Amino acid sequence: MHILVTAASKHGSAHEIAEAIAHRLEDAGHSVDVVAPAAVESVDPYDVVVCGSAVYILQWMDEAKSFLERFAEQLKTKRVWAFSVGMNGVPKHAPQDPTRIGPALTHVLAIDKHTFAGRYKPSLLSLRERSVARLAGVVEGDFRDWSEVEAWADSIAAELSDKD
Ligand SMILES: Cc1cc2nc3c(=O)[nH]c(=O)nc-3n(C[C@H](O)[C@H](O)[C@H](O)COP(=O)(O)O)c2cc1C
Repeated sequence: MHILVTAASKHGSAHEIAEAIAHRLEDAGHSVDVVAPAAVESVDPYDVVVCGSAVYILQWMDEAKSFLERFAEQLKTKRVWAFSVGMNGVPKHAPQDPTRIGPALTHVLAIDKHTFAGRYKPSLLSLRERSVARLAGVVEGDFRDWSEVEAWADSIAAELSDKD
């Protein structure tokens, strides 16, 4: 199958998760393109779309929301999986729940929507971002669980092989 993996990422952690998903799907025999949401010109070439975003202030990033809006009609005819990357479930953090990402995903009939813990590294951020993150109580660290990412990608591959 030809699969598009596209994720909005400001500081790279969601992008690296997108790449890990893509590698796993390639290992399962699929042809996969990783393209930033703003750079996607058409979803027509793809059978499957895996779209995601880092969560900032309870929202998917604008680039990802705009992707869903631009291709709303075409995505109805595709098999879609969606993922968010945020601080939900990170130890000691009582975060905003990144599954509550506003209306962005409510129009997409994703086969599964998954939330991964992300990374917060203050040295990568502007002073303003660090202030917002401090107010939100975001905990420093890299909480990405690569085995969870691979398992989710494997669940996509399994679903695709069932339907072949
Ligand atoms: C200013 C700021 C606001 C954030 N807001 C949220 C939030 O509302 N919910 C959440 O779960 N995580 C939040 N996070 C955590 C990010 O989603 C997390 O750091 C993510 O891994 C960033 O992805 P990126 O490296 O791809 O940009 C926030 C982080 C920052 C710096």
